Parts: sequence; C-alpha cells; structure tokens
Amino acid sequence: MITKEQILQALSNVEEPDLGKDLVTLNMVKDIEIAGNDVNFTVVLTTPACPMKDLIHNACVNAVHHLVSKDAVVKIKMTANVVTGRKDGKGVLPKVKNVIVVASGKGGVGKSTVATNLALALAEGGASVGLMDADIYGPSVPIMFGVRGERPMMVDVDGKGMIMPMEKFGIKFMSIGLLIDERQAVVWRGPMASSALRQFITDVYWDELDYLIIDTPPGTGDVHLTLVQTIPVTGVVVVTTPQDVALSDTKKGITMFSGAQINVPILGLVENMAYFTPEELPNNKYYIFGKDGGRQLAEDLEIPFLGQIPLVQSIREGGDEGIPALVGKEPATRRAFMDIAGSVARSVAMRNANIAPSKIVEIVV
Ligand SMILES: Nc1ncnc2c1ncn2[C@@H]1O[C@H](COP(=O)(O)OP(=O)(O)OP(=O)(O)O)[C@@H](O)[C@H]1O
Repeated sequence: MITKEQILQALSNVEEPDLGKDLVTLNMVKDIEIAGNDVNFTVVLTTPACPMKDLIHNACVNAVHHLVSKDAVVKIKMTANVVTGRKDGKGVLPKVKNVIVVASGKGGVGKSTVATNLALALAEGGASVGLMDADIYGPSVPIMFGVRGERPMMVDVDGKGMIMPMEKFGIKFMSIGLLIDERQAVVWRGPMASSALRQFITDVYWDELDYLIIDTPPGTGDVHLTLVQTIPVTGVVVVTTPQDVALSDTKKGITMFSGAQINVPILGLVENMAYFTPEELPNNKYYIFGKDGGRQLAEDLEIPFLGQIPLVQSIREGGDEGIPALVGKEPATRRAFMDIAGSVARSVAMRNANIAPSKIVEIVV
C-alpha cells in the first residue's frame, strides 16, 4: 500500500530549481490523498506565471514512479501563492504583495508598452495584478487602454473617499493622467511632482494584489525617488533598446537604483525593439538598432536578462488603439510578453526567497 510518508519522501528529492531547495522543505506539497494506486496532491508554486511549472510537474511524477511505485496514477494540482516581498502588511498599500517599478534610462524605448503587457501577461497566468501609471510627464496608459478623458469612480473606504482603479482585460489600472491636467504637470518639478505622486499613491484603493506594476517617467528623477521613499519597492524592471545611446543611459539608471543610498534590487532588463520582423517574412530578423545590446549589458552588469521583444508594427498600432499586444491576435508577440512575465515572476520569487524584505528607502543627506 502506498503511504503519505513514501510520497513525501519521494518528493523531497524534487528541487525547486530557482530556490535551490526541495519541495517538501519549502512546504510546497499539500493535500496528499491516496486511494489504492491513485495518488493526488497539490503543489503550491511561488507564482502562477512560474516558467518551471511543467518541469516541476514532470519531476514529481517521475519521483513517485521511480521511488514509490511505477503503477501509481499520479494527479497533481499545480496552484500558486505569490510570496510577498514585504515584511508586514502595514504602511502604504498594505495588501499589495509585490511592487514592481518599470523604468528606463531614455524616453521612447517602450517602457509603458512593456509595463502594460507585463501586467496583462502576469494576470493571464492567474495572478491578481494592478498597473499604476505614475508617468506624470507623459502618461500613456489612458491611450493604451482606450480610456482617455474618462473619470474614475470614488469609493468610501473606512470613512475616507478613495479613487477606485479602473478594470479592463483582467487587471486593475489607474493613471495619474486621468486625475491631473497633463499640460499643467509638464512644468512640475521637485516638491510639486512629489506631493502629487504621493497623493496619487495613497488615494487610490488598490486592495489586495499579487503584483502592482508601476510605469514611471523616463530617466531617474523626483518621481523615482518619491516612489522608493513612499512604497516598499520589491524591485525594478529596466527597459532598453539595443543601441549604444540607450544603453549608456540605461546603465546610469541602473546605477542609481542599485547604488548604496537607494539599494532597490534590479529584477532584470528587457530589451525592446530587439529586431524587426516584417509580417510578410516572419523568419527574417533585421537588427536595426544593433544586435543583443541589452543582453550584453545585462551580462556586464550581472543582472538577470528578462528577454527580447521584437519591433512589430502591430505593437504600435495596438498601443494607439487601446488594444495592448497581449490581448491582440499576434501569437509571436504574445509569446514574447508571456515569456518576459515568466522571467519577472521568477526573479521576484528568487528575490523574496534570498534577500531581506523590501522597505521604504530613507535617504540620508
Ligand atoms: N516592440 C515594439 N514594436 C513596435 N512599436 C513599439 C514597440 N515598443 C513600443 N512601441 C511604440 O513606441 C512608442 C513608444 O513606446 P512607449 O510609450 O511604450 O515608450 P516609453 O518608453 O514609455 O515612452 P515615454 O518616454 O514617453 O514614457 C509607442 O508608440 C509604442 O506603441
């Protein structure tokens, strides 16, 4: 007769590759049920977007077959409980488990495009996701979601009037562009930009989220400093294009976040517009802005490389028409964003397993 102990013993040989420990030690195996040769159990992953899902599933089946019984009929429910990057559920945005800032050294490299599609791809994997557009100087989320000019609703939360995020394509989102006059914001610097942003962060009711993705203005400035000083940021995803001028600005941005004073982990780098593929020649790749510049920079700086997005006409068209690539029809583009979301989720899980919880940055001058 197969026993629970045998199953646990077998699964203690299956390693979670990123976390470097076995599933039993990590407490990822739940609800083992055995009836004759039928073996059912649940594996709780650290993120629904886990790129190792199939690999771990197959390793569990093999372990039971090899170490317990080759006749076992193994059924595994693969679920996920996103691990939080925070120490406690207190302070600003208390119910948000992971805050991911999307940044770039230079403007126009596709930061908003990546932030939006990353949020949608994480949600498609099964996570609860919010997208906060904090790009005070050029908010693009209202256009990308086709809600320009709309006004959000208010809700009463414990006697306080708060702004409800909008919902579309399975995620919650809110843009500072829906609350302020863009023409006015262009001239904001320093304290004005910071106080508007702080209010934007605290006045929107995000409730419970696995991931909150924050789109920021290009470069590194007041907005980024205010963000890390207001919310405990889990990590930063940096977007670049492959050409030298973008790469040198990207390097500066990364140095700011990872420097001793701020010290927010870099989750990795996305290379956008990595190559151009015309629709009529899907197997051709033209390296218009140079080849593998982002990948090389990630290697040089020893940060994770999260993947490449091709330059595709439909990404631009979809962005302008309020239909982001992830909800569009092109499978290769969708795949590219899904892969990047898997890499980001993995980087977050590894960050949360290996380094101290995120905290608000206090800058001593
Ligand atoms: N991979 C891509 N293929 C084709 N077009 C793209 C791609 N990535 C972004 N774009 C387009 O490039 C333009 C700039 O992109 P986006 O607004 O995402 O950049 P950004 O870095 O956020 O810009 P900003 O500096 O204004 O904040 C948009 O029109 C967008 O649709």
